[in-house]
Amino acid sequence: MGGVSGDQPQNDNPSAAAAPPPSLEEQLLSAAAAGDADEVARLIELDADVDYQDDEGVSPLMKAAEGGHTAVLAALLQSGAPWNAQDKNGYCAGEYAMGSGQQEAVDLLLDFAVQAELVLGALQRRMQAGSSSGPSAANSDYLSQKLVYRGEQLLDAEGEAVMMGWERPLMIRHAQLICPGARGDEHLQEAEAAQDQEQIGGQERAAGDAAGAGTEVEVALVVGDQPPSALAAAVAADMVAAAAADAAAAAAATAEGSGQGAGGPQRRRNGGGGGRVLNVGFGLGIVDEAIQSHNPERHTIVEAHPDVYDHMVRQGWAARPGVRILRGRWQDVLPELLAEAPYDGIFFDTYGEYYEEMRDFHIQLPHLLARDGVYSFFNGLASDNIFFHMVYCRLISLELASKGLTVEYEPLAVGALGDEVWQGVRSKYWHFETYFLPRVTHSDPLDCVEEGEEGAGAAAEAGEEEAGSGSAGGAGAGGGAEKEEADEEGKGEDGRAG
Ligand SMILES: C[S@@+](CC[C@H](N)C(=O)[O-])C[C@H]1O[C@@H](n2cnc3c(N)ncnc32)[C@H](O)[C@@H]1O
Repeated sequence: MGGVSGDQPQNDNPSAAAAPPPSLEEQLLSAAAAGDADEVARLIELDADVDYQDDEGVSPLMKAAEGGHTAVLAALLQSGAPWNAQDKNGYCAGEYAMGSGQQEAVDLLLDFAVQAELVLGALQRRMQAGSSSGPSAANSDYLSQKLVYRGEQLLDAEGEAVMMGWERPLMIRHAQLICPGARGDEHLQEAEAAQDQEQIGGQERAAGDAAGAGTEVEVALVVGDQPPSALAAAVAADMVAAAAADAAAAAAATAEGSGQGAGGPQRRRNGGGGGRVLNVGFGLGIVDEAIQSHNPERHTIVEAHPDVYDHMVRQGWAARPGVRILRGRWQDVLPELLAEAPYDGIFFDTYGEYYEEMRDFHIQLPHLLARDGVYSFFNGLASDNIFFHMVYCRLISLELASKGLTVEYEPLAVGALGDEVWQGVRSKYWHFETYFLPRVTHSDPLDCVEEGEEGAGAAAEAGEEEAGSGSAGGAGAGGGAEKEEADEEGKGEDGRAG
């Protein structure tokens, strides 16, 4: 007879017997992965922690996103699961959904994230209403540092890149979009292209084109080891859908007369001219050189850093015909900008400023931008996480739509930037192979006033509006961002606002 008695438990695998039962959270992870909405609801009812992340940082929300289980996603989000938690590789639930091609889950997470950020931003502004309106800590820290120009790099005292030469093609395209001189050529080219198209047989334009997102450039996004094609398809579809939705929302807002832009300034040009162009943030002057190549009538440049200003003067910018340099933070020279407005083209690209400061600038846009003008900005928010980046693109579109402005994102191939590009720079601040170049216009450009009706009048209007904006936030005409501390999430990786 063996030594095992009949009433003793059999134990062929001692280690299995020793394993504790799965915790509520582990059960939640499994149920989310399986898309078992009832079980997920039961576990949430039992107080399972929806914030749970396993040893790899994987959360129930990520698992539900990966499987495209939208009912589970909704239940988890409603119970407080953080949409922006990241696993050990830095991926969030939105990227899990994108990686597995779950477009519905991507949309759900994107909508939720944007709503959450809108509410959070409004709450933060409400809490900070009335507090100091000086520069953010990050901006004043940057402005007090000694800068170094080294070839096609502008570095701060810690070796962080303020601006780099690899951005040249982006800056050239930004300048083309905002300069009336270049826009004229482009419209001509577009008209010719449309004629060619008709001759070929008038095929329907691609969906991306219809929504205003350029489709000529191949969209290629690589984030870590996620499959690029799935990501690219999801992102492109989303950007196009977002642009179309925002355009519709903006048009509706303007039609109802609720868009602030409806009363915005229009300056009728006497045909052709190079127009008035404003650039905020000189850096290496790449965008300003590109603007100059389109012969603006007037080219205003705002620059806050004393070292950059000195560099500009050394380079002869102060003596260039038609160029006006405003030294100081844009917030501080805002009254002068409003007095000179409207501009036919505006570009915004600062450093050491975050989403809130850019938002403050956007509040002023309806008063700064001519009715038929074009605005663009360096689009570098959350430039190391494609889903967070999409959230910001969408957030900006929505916030601008509420001002009667429409945003279209044009995908521009950046390609893979090798290590050699980042040599001598402390941190790499760009991680995608595609740049989504924003083109912002008034939703209703036909609503215009004659030349001379804008400018000082618009300035007074802007001042009144901001004076009365109270806790709704925004920089007053006297200048100053309302936020002392920068929101860590609302920054470009390099600390650039856009
Ligand atoms: C990234 S660089 C601009 C690069 C530029 N687009 C180019 O093509 O070279 C940012 C510039 O904005 C300036 N800047 C930072 N904060 C500013 C502010 N609040 N107002 C105006 N300029 C600011 C910086 O000193 C820097 O020169």
